[in-house]
Amino acid sequence: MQDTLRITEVFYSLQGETRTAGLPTVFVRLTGCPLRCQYCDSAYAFSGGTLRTLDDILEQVASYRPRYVCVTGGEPLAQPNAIPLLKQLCDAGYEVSLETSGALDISAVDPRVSRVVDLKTPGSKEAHRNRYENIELLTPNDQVKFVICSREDYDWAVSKLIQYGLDQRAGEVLLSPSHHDLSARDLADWVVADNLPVRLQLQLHKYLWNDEPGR
Ligand SMILES: C[S@@+](CC[C@H](N)C(=O)[O-])C[C@H]1O[C@@H](n2cnc3c(N)ncnc32)[C@H](O)[C@@H]1O
Ligand SMILES: Nc1nc2[nH]cc(C(=O)O)c2c(=O)[nH]1
Ligand code: SF4
Ligand SMILES: [Mg+2]
Repeated sequence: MQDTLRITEVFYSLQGETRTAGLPTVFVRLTGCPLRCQYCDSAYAFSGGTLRTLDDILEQVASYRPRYVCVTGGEPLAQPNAIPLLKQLCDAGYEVSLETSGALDISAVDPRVSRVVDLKTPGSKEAHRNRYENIELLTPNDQVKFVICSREDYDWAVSKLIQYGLDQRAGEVLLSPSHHDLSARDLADWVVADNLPVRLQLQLHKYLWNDEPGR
């Protein structure tokens, strides 16, 4: 029996988030997530999907001739075979990123992967799932993200930024407004007023293509 993963979709688009925003990227979206963030824009990946072999996934990725590959979900690390998938994508020469909720151990992820670790805020309703041990493992190749739902979430994120010195550990600290919960302008004004060492990120794909799956 070959190694398999349950996959919702593989598609080629522009990266909408993180430090490679705007760059053509292949997305591999793994099915299933143990969390239920109240704002989740990818709930269609909670169930269903197709069982696919690693070779089959790698072949489809290669067909787009990408430089960047983003593994997302769902929660990718909830499937054990996400670890060999990430390694094999790196071995194939792609620049690989992983979007993860931060609720699961990130230590086995190939160090060539840029791990984008979302610290879940109180407004997500899943903050109790944060695995703070992950913070010790962050390197300048990694990114930390806060999705901000309110001013209270913003203040909470600032306190975690200071408490853990996140800008000294990770290559990027990203603050993103929760789409439909908070205006990007409010968040931008707060970041400027506080002169924070963070990057504001908007979900570019939502401005370009709304919330369509596969974009
Ligand atoms: C759909 S999740 C998949 C990966 C992983 N489960 C996680 O939460 O990081 C990818 C990213 O989209 C963010 N996201 C989901 N819904 C969002 C929304 N409504 N507004 C802004 N970001 C959102 C998540 O917080 C996460 O950083
Ligand atoms: N274009 C585009 N960029 C993205 N970056 C992260 C995504 C995700 O759903 O994790 C995503 C997505 O769904 N689409
Ligand atoms: S962890 Fe990610 S995929 Fe899971 S519910 Fe939260 S945002 Fe959605
Ligand atoms: Mg998305």
